[in-house]
Amino acid sequence: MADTPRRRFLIGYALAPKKQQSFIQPSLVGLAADRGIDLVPIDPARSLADQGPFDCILHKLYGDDWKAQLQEFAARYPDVPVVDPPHAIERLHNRISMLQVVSELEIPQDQETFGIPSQVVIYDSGALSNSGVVGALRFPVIAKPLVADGSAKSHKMSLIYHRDGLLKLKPPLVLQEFVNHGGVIFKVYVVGDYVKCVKRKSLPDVSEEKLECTQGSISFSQVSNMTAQDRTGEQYYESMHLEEAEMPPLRFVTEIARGLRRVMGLHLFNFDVIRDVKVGNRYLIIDINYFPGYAKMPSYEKVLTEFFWNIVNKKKEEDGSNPTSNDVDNEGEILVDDHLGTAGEVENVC
Ligand SMILES: Nc1ncnc2c1ncn2[C@@H]1O[C@H](COP(=O)(O)OP(=O)(O)OP(=O)(O)O)[C@@H](O)[C@H]1O
Ligand SMILES: O=P(O)(O)O[C@H]1[C@H](O)[C@@H](O)[C@H](OP(=O)(O)O)[C@@H](OP(=O)(O)O)[C@H]1O
Ligand SMILES: [Mg+2]
Ligand SMILES: [Mg+2]
Repeated sequence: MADTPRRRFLIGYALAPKKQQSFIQPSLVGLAADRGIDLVPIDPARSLADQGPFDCILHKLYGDDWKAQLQEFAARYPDVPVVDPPHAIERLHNRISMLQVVSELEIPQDQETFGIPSQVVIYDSGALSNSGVVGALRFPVIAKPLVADGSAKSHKMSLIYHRDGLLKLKPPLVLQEFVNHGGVIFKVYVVGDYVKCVKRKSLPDVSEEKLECTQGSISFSQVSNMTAQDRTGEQYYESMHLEEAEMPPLRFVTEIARGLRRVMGLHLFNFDVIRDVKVGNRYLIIDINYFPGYAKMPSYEKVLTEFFWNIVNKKKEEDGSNPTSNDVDNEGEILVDDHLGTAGEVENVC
């Protein structure tokens, strides 16, 4: 007797051209197709509700028109998951509301503690010279645009050594205390239940001596995204031994990831964590990004395909309350998956 053909699923994606180029790799499309999932582009210029029918919508587009499209689609197809809902993503477009979620986490802080650096929001230039507003900050500080909407401008930052360096800044922005962290940042990628922590190079520490003798400020953009080529000739990066940096405990990172996921109602994001060199076991969350550059994550095709499969099959997601259903490897990743192994088993994907 001939086998019944396996049902195929259609996931429509709506991504900006650069994102589409980096994320929709033939290796991902091929692997998903092998599991019966076809990834197809959505034309945002046409009515979304008239395209498909889709089993899931995957998107990283903004704007009122697109939101209206998603609303109309959701009204017509209430059972089709939209990854992720615009209102949940929007919380990450403002660097204050983005980090407020950290204070909403209910995670016991025993051996390790976590939080965010001290920060103030500045809406107008007058506040930059107002001691009442900036007086409590310890320098150096990082000035970050308040808006984090994915534009090049929203990534432009400066490291300010002294109060007079604030005066040329253009609000609205967030002034955040720079925390010495040994020049290493941990990026924690979350894909549904899956959590992967990787190390990247960051800004070097600022010593008391350097602070004393440095004037003005330094501008930078997406430091942890710099390639080895960008850094050629820079003594600091050449002398850094990233591989020697100790990873944060994975249980801890995973608990934070799960907590953030629950509070934010998002499936796809990453967050940046630094370890305070003064305290050692204190971790600070400094940034949360929606739908980050997953193609930089090892075996991203496998992880994302598994995620898609779970979504279209409406698999009940792990709530993380049963620690025996998960396990951890030393590379900083957790995979809860009953397709790759038997229930409760763990498989490393790299
Ligand atoms: N409070 C801080 N203390 C020390 N270093 C920091 C702090 N905030 C940011 N940095 C450094 O500046 C970099 C950029 O900051 P942040 O991650 O907030 O910007 P971003 O443009 O949103 O980054 P991404 O490209 O991850 O979206 C960080 O990767 C880290 O190296
Ligand atoms: O430009 P916006 O929409 O903000 O998104 C960026 C994120 O902010 C970054 O965090 C991504 O880089 P990482 O995946 O290295 O964090 C970065 O990854 P990419 O440059 O590989 O796409 C972007 O996703
Ligand atoms: Mg960042
Ligand atoms: Mg960011």
